[in-house]
Amino acid sequence: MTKIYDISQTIRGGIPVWPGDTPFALETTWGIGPECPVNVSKLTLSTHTGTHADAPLHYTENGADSATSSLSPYIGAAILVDASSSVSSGASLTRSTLAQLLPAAVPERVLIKLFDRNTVEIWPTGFPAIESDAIELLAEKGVKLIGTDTPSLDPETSKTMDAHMAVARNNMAILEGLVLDGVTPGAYELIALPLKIEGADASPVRAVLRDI
Ligand SMILES: N[C@@H](CC(=O)c1ccccc1NC=O)C(=O)O
Ligand SMILES: [Zn+2]
Ligand SMILES: [Zn+2]
Repeated sequence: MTKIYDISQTIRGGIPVWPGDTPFALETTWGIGPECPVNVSKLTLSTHTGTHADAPLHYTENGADSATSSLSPYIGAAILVDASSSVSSGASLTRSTLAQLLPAAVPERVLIKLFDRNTVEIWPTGFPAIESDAIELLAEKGVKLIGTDTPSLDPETSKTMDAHMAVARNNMAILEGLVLDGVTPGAYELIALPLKIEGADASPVRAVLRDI
């Protein structure tokens, strides 16, 4: 059997969310008892909870939603690049630093590790980001999906969303909030499908890597 690396956060009560966004909750609607044969619960969550895929609708006014965006970026050959020792907290990954970390042949999906360790228990205020020129470099190399372990490609305080705009210009897809600790950098198969939710600007995903 091919080994599966789970690179997803566990969605759970108390999972850190974007400051001010909806906290996650799982509540029981019906519980097994004399009158009821099943457990059924209800979810309350932000579309950007944990490990998730931004849909174009998140950063463009009439962009595609999670239900209608193409699935092909989310399955296939990927590379995991460790940039964690090249970018400090509060700084951004530059085009020239990324260029040094990329192999000669780059697959269509690139996952970038920016954290030494993804401390998923606490919100990572001041998390590192990715410069829009670095996104352009990936687009020039034919990359269709960019993934990161941070909550956003852009700094938390960004009002211009430059990296997201570069993604939009180049019709790329985005995964955020990955857990890349303990996975050896290199080539893998990525599978991380967004849910088919009409009107959603993002969706949690179960993201996995498989050895190829
Ligand atoms: N830029 C982040 C998310 C984001 O901007 C956000 C997510 C949830 C609630 C508010 C957000 N931004 C508010 O300015 C992202 O791309 O996931
Ligand atoms: Zn997001
Ligand atoms: Zn985003």
